[in-house]
Amino acid sequence: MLEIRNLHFSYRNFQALNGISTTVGSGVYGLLGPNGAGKSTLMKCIVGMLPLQNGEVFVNGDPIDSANAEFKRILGYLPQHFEVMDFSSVERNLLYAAWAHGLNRSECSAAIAKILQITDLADKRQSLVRSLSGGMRQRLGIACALVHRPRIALLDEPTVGLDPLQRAGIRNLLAELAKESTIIISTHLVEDIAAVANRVMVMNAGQISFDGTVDDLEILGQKNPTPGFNTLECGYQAALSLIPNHE
Ligand SMILES: Nc1ncnc2c1ncn2[C@@H]1O[C@H](COP(=O)(O)OP(=O)(O)OP(=O)(O)O)[C@@H](O)[C@H]1O
Repeated sequence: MLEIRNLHFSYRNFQALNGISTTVGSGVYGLLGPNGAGKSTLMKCIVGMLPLQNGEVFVNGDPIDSANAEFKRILGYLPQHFEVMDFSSVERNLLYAAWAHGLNRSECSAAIAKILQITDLADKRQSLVRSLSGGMRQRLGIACALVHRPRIALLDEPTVGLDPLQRAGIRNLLAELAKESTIIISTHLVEDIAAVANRVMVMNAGQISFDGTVDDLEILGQKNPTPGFNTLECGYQAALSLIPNHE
């Protein structure tokens, strides 16, 4: 269980997060919003890459502390622009990720075998990362974020740059992983949310303008139809304008 209370964050004098509060349980949670909405900033604050300036984040009732080894095992994070070691093998990258998340030597080999199987990379185990396709590299990034089976995983734009078939593959993968973890994905693609998320939070200008189920967003879309758009798209557009000071 992840709880965020009244989170604010400013880059110098630009306010990127303006009072975010929500509680996230199990399943896939979609963070939907246009470019610049604050999705990446929110994820970075949750995982401790950015300091909490104002507000609080709790995991299972405990305040988040990124320096605490226990949190390294609880959290998994795929940044929007992630780094992997291009001149090393897939397996070596996963070994490094597993070690960085606090797995010991005896735990690593089973964890790596399992995530290779889930991400459909088992036959690439010994391949150099630079030889992988874009979709495989993206799956490796996800595998590195999830190798230690975190209870809470934050994936920033996991389907970006992928073709429709690859996106469908990643969405299936996330649905599989969500059986035992909380998965938060950020995206600006409504179709990603429709396919995989149980709940959706729409962000705009550093605020949450909608927090509910995909069905709730669909109902909002039915009440605000726009010719040429499907009901979820209409719900998303309507949700964006629910912020009081939205221009
Ligand atoms: N290091 C930074 N310094 C100053 N402003 C920043 C910095 N990083 C982000 N911002 C600004 O903060 C706002 C929120 O950015 P953020 O990357 O969190 O949005 P986002 O919803 O993830 O967008 P995108 O989908 O484009 O990644 C944007 O206006 C962005 O320009």
